[in-house]
Amino acid sequence: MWDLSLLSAVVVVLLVYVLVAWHRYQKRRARMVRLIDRIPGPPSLPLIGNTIELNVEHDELLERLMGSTKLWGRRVGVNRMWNGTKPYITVFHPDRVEPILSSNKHIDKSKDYSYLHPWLGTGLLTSSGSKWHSRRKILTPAFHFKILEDFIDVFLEQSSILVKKLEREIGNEAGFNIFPYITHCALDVICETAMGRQVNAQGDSQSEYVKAVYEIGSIIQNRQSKLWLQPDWMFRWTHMYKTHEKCIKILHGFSNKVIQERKEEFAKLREKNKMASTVSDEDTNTFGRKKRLAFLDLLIEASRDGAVLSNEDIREEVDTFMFEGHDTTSAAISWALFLLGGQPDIQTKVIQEIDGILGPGAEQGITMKDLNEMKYLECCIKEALRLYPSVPIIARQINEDINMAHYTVPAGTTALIITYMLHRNPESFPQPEQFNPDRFLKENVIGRHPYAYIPFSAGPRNCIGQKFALLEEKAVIASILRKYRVEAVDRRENLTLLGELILRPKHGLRIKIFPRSP
Ligand code: HEM
Repeated sequence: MWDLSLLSAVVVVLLVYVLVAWHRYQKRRARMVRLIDRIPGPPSLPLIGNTIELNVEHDELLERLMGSTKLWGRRVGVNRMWNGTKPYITVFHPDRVEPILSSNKHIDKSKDYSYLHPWLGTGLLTSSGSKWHSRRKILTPAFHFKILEDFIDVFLEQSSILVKKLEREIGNEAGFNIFPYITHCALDVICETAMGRQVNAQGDSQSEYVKAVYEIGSIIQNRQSKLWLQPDWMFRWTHMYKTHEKCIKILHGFSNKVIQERKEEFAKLREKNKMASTVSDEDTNTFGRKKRLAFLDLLIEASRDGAVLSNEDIREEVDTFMFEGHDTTSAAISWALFLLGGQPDIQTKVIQEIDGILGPGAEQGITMKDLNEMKYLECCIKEALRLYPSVPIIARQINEDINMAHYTVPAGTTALIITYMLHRNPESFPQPEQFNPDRFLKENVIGRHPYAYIPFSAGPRNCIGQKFALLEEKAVIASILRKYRVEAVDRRENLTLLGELILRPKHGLRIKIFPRSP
């Protein structure tokens, strides 16, 4: 009898608890829906929201997002839509971007990044909270200019292989797609700087590792844009899953092997007292060539034999650099060359600058100081990143209500910052479609909104590799333009853009090259 009344009491308490929780959830949800629906946006259907409009192929997604944005939220610079029952805002005005990116509260990545987790774990790009804070602190010194200086040789070695490979395209009247050439070069650069290993993508693009990097990138992009591939249990039923798992095995296998080998080398060297525990003794000859410290070595040092970072932690970060550090730079270099190829007058100015610094026809190497002096080339690179930002959309989770224009964006919303549109705001960049590097001359930057131009994102979660990227871009472009003039074959207005993780032209970027007369 007593047991029965106790049971009823427990059931009643549980029921009350569930009802209260449900009521609270409904109240919160109703508030969220009310607030989101006040923001301008296309009409949406119950439960599925705007899913049908958004569920399109890669080559349409960016156009769709921008089309809807132009139609509905142009004036205020913020637009809403429903992806199923999940609220999204798109943001494309500097005043609206600032409260999101400048804040320490909204530093978590959106769910869309979770498809990267099987490969990258929760490394710097994908982690959140205290893990992100501590990793950022550990990794920041790895991008010190002294360390970057050591990488210049890698940039130049790989660039000279590229320049040699391009010889075969001299006289190719139809033009050729520059993208794969640059991508392989950037992959070799990042592999050597991140892991201290050569994958020789420029020599053998069929290598298992190189193929796995491309295959997994394409699968991740498919998952991001196709609703039915998103739940893990559904993805497991697809043919892609098998390929995905195979790629993960290859990629992790390679990183694990390199980490293990590198740790053993470290231990041996330490034993022999040939290597101090600081980064200053890097002249040791470990691989039969002058040894440079890779990011991996710095991570191994920072790991304190596993006390601070485990092998898996190290792998997360090395894989993150591999992912984030090659596609972004290769897109940026390819777009810059293509744009220079479309404006011979601007290209001539760049060549004059390069020749002025290095001496015309001179064969001597390029130093960090030379690269730092290439100011006009830097303006061209920045302008190319404005028109074609390698990362066209940055996604963030809004963790606390934000007031934006006359609206409140409730916590729980996903914000998509459309860099591609932000960079075309005529208030910040008059005649936005024009490729005009002078916009980035010192005197012309004064007074520009600090969030009007953000190819590397901005605020606490900006790109840790931006200085590395700029140096690499300069080294590769300067090496090419020392030998060749480039001419664009494709026309900008005919290109189809894929707004994926990285902004790519669907059918590549065709250029022609001509040897420069000595
Ligand atoms: C032109 C080249 C590059 C561009 C345009 C670029 C752009 C960006 C952007 C927009 C973000 C923010 C992403 C987001 O919030 O979703 C980011 C983050 C990041 N980038 Fe880059 N990146 C470039 C090159 C590199 C390189 C060369 C490396 C490494 C060697 C690198 C490593 C990272 C990492 C680790 C993060 C995450 C930082 C954090 O969350 O604390 N990036 N990058």
